[in-house]
Formats: sequence, C-alpha cells, structure tokens
Amino acid sequence: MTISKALTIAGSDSGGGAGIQADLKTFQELNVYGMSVITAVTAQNTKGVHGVHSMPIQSVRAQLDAIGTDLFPNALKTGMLGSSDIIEAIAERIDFYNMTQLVVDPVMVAKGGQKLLDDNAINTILEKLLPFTKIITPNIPEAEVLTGRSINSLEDQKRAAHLIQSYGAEVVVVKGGHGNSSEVVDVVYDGSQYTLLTGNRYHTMNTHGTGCTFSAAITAQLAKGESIIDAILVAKQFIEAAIRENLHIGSGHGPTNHWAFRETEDARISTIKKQIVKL
Ligand SMILES: Nc1ncnc2c1ncn2[C@@H]1O[C@H](COP(=O)(O)OP(=O)(O)OP(=O)(O)O)[C@@H](O)[C@H]1O
Ligand SMILES: Cc1ncc(CO)c(N)n1
Repeated sequence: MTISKALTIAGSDSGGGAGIQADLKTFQELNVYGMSVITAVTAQNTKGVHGVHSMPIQSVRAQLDAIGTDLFPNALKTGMLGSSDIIEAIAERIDFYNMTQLVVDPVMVAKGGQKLLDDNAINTILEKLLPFTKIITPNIPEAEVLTGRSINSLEDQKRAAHLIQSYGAEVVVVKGGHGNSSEVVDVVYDGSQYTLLTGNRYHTMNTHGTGCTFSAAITAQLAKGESIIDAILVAKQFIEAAIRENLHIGSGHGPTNHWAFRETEDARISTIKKQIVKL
C-alpha cells in the first residue's frame, strides 16, 4: 500500500478551526498522512486572536530539516508565516530539499481582522516563495493587496488571477468567499484558461478556517497524485460540505465541519458547477 504524505507549514490555532489543526484534520479526512512545521503559536478561539508567539527561525528550520531528511512529503502547503525572516528560511529549505507540489495560502489577516503577516513580508512571499509555487490561493482582500487593485466583480477577480499568475505561480485560485452574491465563484487561472467553480453561498458566521481547509484539501489531493484542476474541484466540494454542515460551537466565527465530506451522504451532493472559459 502506498502512503501519500502531506506537510503543512503554518501557525497553530488553539481553537482548532484554522491553521495547523484544520490542515491536519483535512489531510486525515482525505486519507493522507499529515505532518507539520509550526511557524507560530496563536492563542485563538471563535471570538478572535488573543496572542501570537512566533517560533524562532532555528526551530522552523530544524522542523523542516527533520522532515526533509526522512519523511519526505508528496505535497506541501504554507499558511500563516508571520514574518519575512521565516518566509526566507522556508523558501531556502524548500529549494534545498527540492520539495515540489507547493500550495501557498497567502494568509494575511484572521476573520476577526487581526494581522497574521507583517506588512513587509508580502513582497517576500512574491519574491522568495512564488518561484516554487504550484498553486496560490488568495481570497479577495489578499488578491487586492497582491495586485494593488480593488476587486468588485467577476471580471476584476479574473484580472487579478491573471496578474498574480504572471508573477510566477503556475496556477492561481482567487477565492470568492468574501463577496456577497448568492453564489460563490472561485476563479482558477492556469496561464491558458480560466476555470470558474460556482456553488451556493451559505449564510453562516461559521467560516473560521475555510481558506486553510480548502488549501489543505488541495494539498492532500495533490499528494495522492491527482491533477491540479481535479484537486481544486475536490477541495471545493470538501469545503462546501464543511461549511454547509458546520458545527455551531463557540460564540463568534465558529469552525467548519471537517468530517462532513465523509460523514453525510448528502454532503456529497455538491452544488459546485465547473465552467471553462478559454482566453
Ligand atoms: N459562505 C460561503 N458559502 C460557500 N462557500 C464559501 C463560503 N465562504 C467561503 N467559501 C468557500 O471556502 C473557500 C475559502 O474561501 P474564503 O474566501 O473564505 O477563504 P479565506 O478568507 O482565505 O478563509 P480564512 O481566512 O478564514 O481561512 C473557497 O472555496 C470559497 O468559495
Ligand atoms: C493560525 C491561523 N492560520 C490561519 C488563519 C486564517 O484563517 C487563522 N485564523 N489562524
């Protein structure tokens, strides 16, 4: 039996809905062996981020070395990275170990508005990490920061995906969770065509960690050898089920339900439609 292995390089969320915890739960649900490199420990619950403790660079490097020299991952993702120094150390090690199949979730702020990335680190993501990136998955506010342009329509979302792809990532997904239309559209651009993934919008406060879970599901599918577009499609179905069957715990932005995709037969009746738009 072949064991597929995935690595997350991200921050710990004590509340369990986002970050390392969401990623490992998602890997497990998708039958992939999960590993982690912790960049920061956050004191967090559904009401917000109450503290952030960044890990020393030597510790981040040592965690990556431990994995690179033994349990080599078939695919990996980054989430909360915090600072330029940590990003540089990670990019250097990813290059050294020739870790391919990298998914970058350019986490900048938590749902409650607290910053999870230094302002000067945004350029470091573009300069140091993008050259190794297979898929980058900004939400709308992150895509606005990365491009310096506001996004108010589907056309703007497509333009942002096009521009970010030209910076060096192989494939860009500009996620539509932050809009307010009745449907959510995630725009995928691979350098030659757009794929629009459209599904119902669920009106709920419980969307803490949606981006982490989505990018972890893509990473798990890549680790199993699935094609990029099929991996993104499964991830969209996984996160739709997790949001629709969310858990109603905590008094703020609650977590999604990481076992919904497996548990509920209905959860597999996805509303996601795929439309390809040639340039
Ligand atoms: N209310 C919703 N209904 C349906 N799908 C949603 C909803 N909100 C987000 N999604 C989906 O969840 C995935 C993550 O999108 P989103 O824009 O919320 O990411 P994010 O802001 O990076 O998440 P977070 O920062 O909380 O981890 C996307 O595939 C998006 O389409
Ligand atoms: C640790 C961590 N990573 C990512 C996010 C974004 O959802 C969060 N809130 N916390």
